[in-house]
Amino acid sequence: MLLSGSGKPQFGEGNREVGEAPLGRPVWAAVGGSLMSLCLPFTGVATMKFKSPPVNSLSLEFLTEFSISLEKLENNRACRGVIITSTLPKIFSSGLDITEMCGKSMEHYTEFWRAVQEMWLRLYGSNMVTVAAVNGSSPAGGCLVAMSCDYRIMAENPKFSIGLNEAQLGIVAPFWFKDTFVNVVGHRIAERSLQLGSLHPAPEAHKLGLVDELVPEEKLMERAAAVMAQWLALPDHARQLTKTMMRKAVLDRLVAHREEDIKNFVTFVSKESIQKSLRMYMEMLKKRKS
Ligand SMILES: CCCCCC/C=C\CC(=O)SCCNC(=O)CCNC(=O)[C@H](O)C(C)(C)COP(=O)(O)OP(=O)(O)OC[C@H]1O[C@@H](n2cnc3c(N)ncnc32)[C@H](O)[C@@H]1OP(=O)(O)O
Repeated sequence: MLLSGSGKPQFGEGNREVGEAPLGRPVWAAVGGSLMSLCLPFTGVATMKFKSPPVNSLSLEFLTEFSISLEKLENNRACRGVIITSTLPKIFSSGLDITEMCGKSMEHYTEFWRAVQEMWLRLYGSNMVTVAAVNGSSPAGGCLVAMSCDYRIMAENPKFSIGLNEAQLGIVAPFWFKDTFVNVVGHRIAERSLQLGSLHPAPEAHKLGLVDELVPEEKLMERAAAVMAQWLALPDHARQLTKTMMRKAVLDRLVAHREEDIKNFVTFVSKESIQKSLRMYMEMLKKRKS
């Protein structure tokens, strides 16, 4: 892990911290974390690229690096926005790392779930403008990451899908996944899509409002930068207060029930029936491959 939670920015050879140069002048900076790359040029818009092969699954290590990266950017006055995308072809993120939820101890499940919560609280509650450039499939936790951003642009490839498919795995999306979903697509679409565990191909996701626009894959980053410029044209304080007003109730709900939510997750995931469902799902993924 090359990022650290606090401390002075370093300006040296190799991996550098995102920070400000002496005299407060913003610098171009790159942080070469192992699971995502992060760069902040003079424009004040960072690009975060997931790079955790084979499928950018959200492991404990990934989630920790993600949260620390967000914290770094949030605390950097030079950074006003972040575009989140993936370096992997065809995959934005495969969602939570299922192996983190299989055959582990209660302590591990507790730590893992706290890290999932932390990532979401930071991303959904970010003061920065957050744009997801969804350049591949994005099931479950991957969909949560995209939905937690202010704006989603997806590559228009119908082979790429996005959605909260937890029900297909025999698990239940927690209330704050559901709340985030409802805030994006509305109650009726969320209700149907969640119960069916639907993964929506990009054109359908656009029709449902799960993603805001579709563009050809090669235009994705260019369009994300244009959208970012549009959002950043407004005064930060007005936009930030408005964002807080829109998201606060949902964020506060998790903050108020955080420990209870962890307890629920640990109890649920420790059940033999759930372990069996998760193992079968992993088997199915492997079989589908061969
Ligand atoms: C109160 C309880 C609450 C619980 C709430 C839990 C909330 C959220 C749950 C989740 O986020 S669960 C994760 C859901 N994700 C999925 O269902 C996606 C599953 N994966 C896929 O559909 C495909 O892998 C893909 C992402 C479309 C990519 O397809 P591709 O053909 O490119 O790659 P594969 O061959 O299928 O996979 C490569 C390799 O990665 C392993 N893998 C895939 N996804 C995951 C994952 N989410 N976690 C861990 N490992 C994953 C897959 O098994 C393959 O492994 P190997 O066979 O190469 O060992």
